[in-house]
Amino acid sequence: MIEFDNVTKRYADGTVAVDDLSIEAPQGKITVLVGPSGCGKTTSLRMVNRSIEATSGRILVDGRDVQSVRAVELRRGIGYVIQQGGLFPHQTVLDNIMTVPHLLGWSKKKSRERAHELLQRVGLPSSFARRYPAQLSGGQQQRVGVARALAADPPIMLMDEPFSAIDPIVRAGLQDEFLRLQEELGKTIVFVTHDIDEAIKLGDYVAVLRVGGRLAQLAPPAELLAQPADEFVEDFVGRDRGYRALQFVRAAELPVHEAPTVGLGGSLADARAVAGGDQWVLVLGPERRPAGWLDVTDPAIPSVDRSHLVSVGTTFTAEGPVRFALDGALSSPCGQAVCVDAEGAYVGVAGATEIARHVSSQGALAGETS
Ligand SMILES: Nc1ncnc2c1ncn2[C@@H]1O[C@H](COP(=O)(O)OP(=O)(O)OP(=O)(O)O)[C@@H](O)[C@H]1O
Repeated sequence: MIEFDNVTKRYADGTVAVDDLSIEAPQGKITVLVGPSGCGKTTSLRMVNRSIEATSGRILVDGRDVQSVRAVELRRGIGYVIQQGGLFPHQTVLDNIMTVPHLLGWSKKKSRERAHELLQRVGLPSSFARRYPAQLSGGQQQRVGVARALAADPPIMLMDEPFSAIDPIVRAGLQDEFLRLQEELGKTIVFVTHDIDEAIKLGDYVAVLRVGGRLAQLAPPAELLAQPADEFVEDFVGRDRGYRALQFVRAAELPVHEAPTVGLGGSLADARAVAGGDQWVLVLGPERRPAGWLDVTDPAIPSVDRSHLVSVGTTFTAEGPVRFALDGALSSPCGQAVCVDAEGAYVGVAGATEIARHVSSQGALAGETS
């Protein structure tokens, strides 16, 4: 666990970057520091490994005041990842990853084996070991940065905007992999970002800071979205916080009902009969997987084949978030979201109104005012 206990940082020119900050980053969890530019996120992070010294207050790592530990020793137990990996440009990927094991006096063989194991862990081929950072994409460099920080298996990781210089699609993939890796490794992580969506996606806890380095709110993401502490946090989490909070509400109890269905390749007459006057029939493909919606009132349609189907959009499962259900209903031509089981087979449908009713009955968005 990392504890900030009334920590203040005043730089030599008088700038107060962090003001009386008290937060805890629990063991094995990801605590995200988020806030606008200049609110003291990086300063806070760097005080943990003493690359910046606090002016007053205490920072405890596993109960030990960081001031009582030699900086070099302290940093051995703390992995540090920065934007674009922060790799040494004139060293190969292998040498970059082996930096800390080398400092710790590990044998060449052991460090090399560890480096290759880590490359695999972060999803890079072993052949990359011989490359130089400039021969890698931004996303790949970032993976090497994570591998390097993990090399000596430190219990703590400090991550400063590690994914921010990367395009949105690669970035989303890296975030997913990072979460998978963390599930396996269970490190105590303090993660800095200025992006509230990243904070909500990655954080077990999110600390929102305001300029001047003051804590505005520390809460799990769902609570932050549902109950922002004040106007600043409310503005910062954004206008669509109600919708985004749906990712934390399970669809488990959402009632689903039967839709008219017909098998792919079935007859149009059957499709019209099951529709019973409705416009849309759900067409099921092999293994009862939803193939699309069919407009049976369209006289131009000759048969029940794939070329005349409208996509069902986002499907949802009972185990997944209700956000997928709502998204499915909104992207469906008939306002019905399709529920599937773990194998992707059709279970039933739910309409936007039912979903909205379910969400409000769960009280999951308590505190929602707009
Ligand atoms: N060495 C320094 N001397 C004086 N002021 C500094 C120094 N380093 C940072 N600051 C100031 O301290 C405040 C906090 O800076 P910090 O880098 O911690 O913010 P941040 O939240 O990480 O910002 P960003 O998101 O833009 O990276 C800013 O006003 C910054 O200008």
